[in-house]
Formats: sequence, structure tokens, C-alpha cells
Amino acid sequence: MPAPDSSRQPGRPRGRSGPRGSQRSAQKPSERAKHAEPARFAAYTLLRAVDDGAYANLEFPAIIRRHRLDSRDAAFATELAFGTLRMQGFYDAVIERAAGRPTSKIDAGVLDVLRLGAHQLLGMRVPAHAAADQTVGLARTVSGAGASGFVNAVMRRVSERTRDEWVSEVVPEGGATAALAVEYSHPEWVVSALRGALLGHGRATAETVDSELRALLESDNTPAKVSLVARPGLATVDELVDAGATASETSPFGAVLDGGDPGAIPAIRDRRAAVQDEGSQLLAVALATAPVADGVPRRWLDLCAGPGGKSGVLGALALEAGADLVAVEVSEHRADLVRSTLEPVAARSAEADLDLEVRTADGREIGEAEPAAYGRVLVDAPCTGLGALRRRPEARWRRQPGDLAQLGPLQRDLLRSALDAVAPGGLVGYATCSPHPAETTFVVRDALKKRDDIEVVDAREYFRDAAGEVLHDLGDGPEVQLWPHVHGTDAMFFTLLRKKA
Ligand SMILES: C[S@@+](CC[C@H](N)C(=O)[O-])C[C@H]1O[C@@H](n2cnc3c(N)ncnc32)[C@H](O)[C@@H]1O
Repeated sequence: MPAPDSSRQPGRPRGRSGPRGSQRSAQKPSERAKHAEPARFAAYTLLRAVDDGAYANLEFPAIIRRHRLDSRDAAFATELAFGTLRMQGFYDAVIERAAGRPTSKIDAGVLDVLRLGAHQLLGMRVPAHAAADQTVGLARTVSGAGASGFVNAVMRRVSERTRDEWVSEVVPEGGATAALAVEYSHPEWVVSALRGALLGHGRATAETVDSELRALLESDNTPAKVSLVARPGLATVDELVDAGATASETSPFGAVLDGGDPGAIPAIRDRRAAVQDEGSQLLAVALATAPVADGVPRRWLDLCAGPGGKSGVLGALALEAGADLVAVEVSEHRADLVRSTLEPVAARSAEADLDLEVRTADGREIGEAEPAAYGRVLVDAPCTGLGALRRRPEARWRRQPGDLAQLGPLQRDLLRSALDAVAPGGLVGYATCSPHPAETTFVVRDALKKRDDIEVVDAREYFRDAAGEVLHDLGDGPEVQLWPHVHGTDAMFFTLLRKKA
């Protein structure tokens, strides 16, 4: 068992008060932490793994197990590691100033130690002396005594100012985008892209865009709550509530878990329920419930299905509607995840004599191979994920503007294939977990060019909250753009298209 962490007593929220130099430890250096404490070492291990290309969400559970952290230490390590990854851009600006050298001139491992220290000082409630001592101890463990003097000096300088004072110190004046990028710790191109998205989707005007953008960037830095879905007909929201969750106000099939392990909930263990953003739930329901013409095939298609979150909802709703479902995924591994997600639906579909097929295939080829064969088609296109940055702490630093150019042709081809695969009178839903106009409205506009057989349906009325009301603040339509700072969901985009009968 790791030793109790006396360095984590509740304290004043960081960064709202005066300088904290006076809070420095009265301990002599020789009395300070000599070694890394397990939770901090686990957080450091994750940062190094992410630097090597790992995905934080996938990697951290194994690190927590390897370091044998109890639930309290695991929660601390998660807040420390994920918060550090999110705020890395801001902390690097602080560290550069405090160290008097660019971060490129600091050893990568030592830089990660300093980032973790900066987060404890400026972003968590860890007392300044404990943050500094533990960070020096971590430096000694991972980089040897040589680095610990440097780390000690930088930590001392960082601790001399509050977060707000550091913001005034390192955030550039004048250039709004550059300033927001540092203050809210996003790459500059992402700040520009989100500004364009707020304006492009009519969420903000020139007058309101700055405050909307700040709220959106802030929500990217706030860990998402754990949203659950009770797959329709397979589980109920009440089952999730009985297991400790709170019923969602946003999604009729949703619930929110405040703490604890979702995997311990029986309905989730048997895949009748799952962890899923409420926005994703809503758009799957919208596609499944918007009316189609009589006589369209009772056969639905999920063209980009892996790992199967939306297929799980669509499969359950297809079963209720007496429809077949084909879930297509190009990656073999992700197609296996879809199979596993759909297992409980598959068993019931077989009993109901319905066809449920998971196919490892290229969705771009389905339209030509099976023209007009489906009544409802979902294209949940591969995208930059700029609308889900709060869920993937390192994603903002991985993505590059060039990704947009790479994904664009694929997104257009998949949508064109879907439009060919849908039968007259049937519906295609095009979705992304990005609000970027280049992945949303421009893709739809281009795919509809040179076709006169498609009409755009107002999707808003099919986005109904748990009370059955149309969700608030859906804008002017016809498409729907959800926002984390407005709806509490990922920034999902959804357009509903009908092939003329
Ligand atoms: C945004 S994810 C889909 C998420 C999924 N609908 C869910 O809710 O869990 C996009 C998926 O499309 C897959 N994909 C990429 N290119 C594809 C293609 N040409 N055909 C089919 N699937 C493709 C990716 O492997 C990825 O799993």
C-alpha cells in the first residue's frame, strides 16, 4: 500500500491569492522528499508514455495497476497527469520564464517533472512546500541528483507567483488568438479553428465571439463527467440510477456518474449499457426516429462503426423497430470491438429473425456495391476530434492543421457513398465530433454539389431531451451543432439528409 500522502491536505484554491513565496518549506533540503511518491511517479510515467505516442486514456489504467495505487491515490494521479497534459502549453510558458531558457533546451524527462510540479502549484490544491519537495524528490528518482538542483530552483521561482500573476506575466498582449492560446493552453491553430467554428455555425457574432470562445476553451480544460447510456430496450436509466448514477436531463437514455468505476455497474458489464457522451446518444436517436417514407428498406447502415458506441444505440433501436443493421468498419481490430459491443443485441436480433452484421470493409465502396439498399445510414466520419478535447487530454497537442486536409477527401467520399447507399425516401445522418467547418458544413456542401436527389432536413426537432422537449440553444438549423459549454456534451455536429422519394 502506498503511504498516505500528507502533502495533499485540502488548502486554499490555487492562484486566487497573493504571492506564495512565504509558504515555502522551512525544511532543509536534506529533510525534503528523497524519492518519488507513487501517485506522482505514476503521473510522470504516463507523461513519458504519452511523449512516446501512447494515448493517456488507454494507458493510464495499466499504469495505475502497475503502481498499485489505491482509489484515492489513483484519483490524485489522474487529476495530476491529465490536468498537466491539458495545461502543458501554459505551464511551458511559465517554466520557460522561470528557468530562463526555452523548453527545447530542457531534458524531456526533467521538463515533464517540472510540468507536474507547475500543475500542483498553479492548478491543484497541493500546498506549495509539498509540491516543491515532492517534485524535487521525483526529479531525484527519475533523473538523479544533478537535475534536482535545477528543478528546485525553477519550482521556487514558479511558486513565487500565483496562477493569475503568471497569466499576466506570460500571456502576450494584443494578439487575441495568441494570448488565448497561452492562457487556455491550446495550440494557436486550434483556437483560430474554434473561433471560426463558433462564427461559422452561428453560435457567436463578432461581438460575442471572444466570450463564447473563452467559455469553450475553458470547457476543454474541464474534465468531462462520466456519461452513461442505457441502450434502449436492453437496460433502463433506472438501473443506472440504482447503481449510483443520476438521470441525465439531456438524453432520454442517459445518466451521469459522479464517481466510482462504471465497469462495476452490472448493466455496463453485460454491455446493455455503456459509457457514452450524451451528444452521441442524441444523434443516434435522431437518425433512428426521424420519419422516413413508407416502404424504404428496413435495413440500417452504420458506415464508420468502430469502436461501436453509436452502433450500440442504433442496434438496440433497430431491434425495437424490426430493422436489420449492417455495421461497417475498415479496421479489423475496431470491427472486433463493434462485434463485442453488439453481442447482446445480436442474440436478441437472431431470436427476432433480424440480420445484424458487422463487416470489416471500406465504407467508401458500399454505395456502389449496394445502391439504394438502406433506409437509414449513419456516417460518423473519422475527424480531428476537436469537439472532444476535454476527453483526450493530449489530443490538442497531437493534432496538426494538416490533418484536416488529409481527412477531407475521406469524409466526402464516405458521405457520397452513404448518399448512394440510401434508398429514396430514406435518411443519411452525417456526424463528426468536431465543429470545424472544414469537416462539417463544407463536407456536406461539397457532397451535395452536382446532385439534386437530396434535401436537407431540419434535424433540430429530433434532438429531444429527457423531458421530451427540443434541446435548448440549437441555433438556426437545419443542422445541429452541440457545444460543451452550452449543452455539456462533446461538440458534435449532425446533418440530416433525405433522398427524395
Ligand atoms: C469517429 S470514429 C466512429 C465512432 C463510432 N461511430 C462510435 O460511435 O463508436 C470513425 C471510424 O471510422 C473508421 N473508418 C475510417 N475510414 C473508414 C472507411 N473508409 N470505411 C469505414 N470505416 C472507416 C475509423 O477506423 C473509425 O473507427
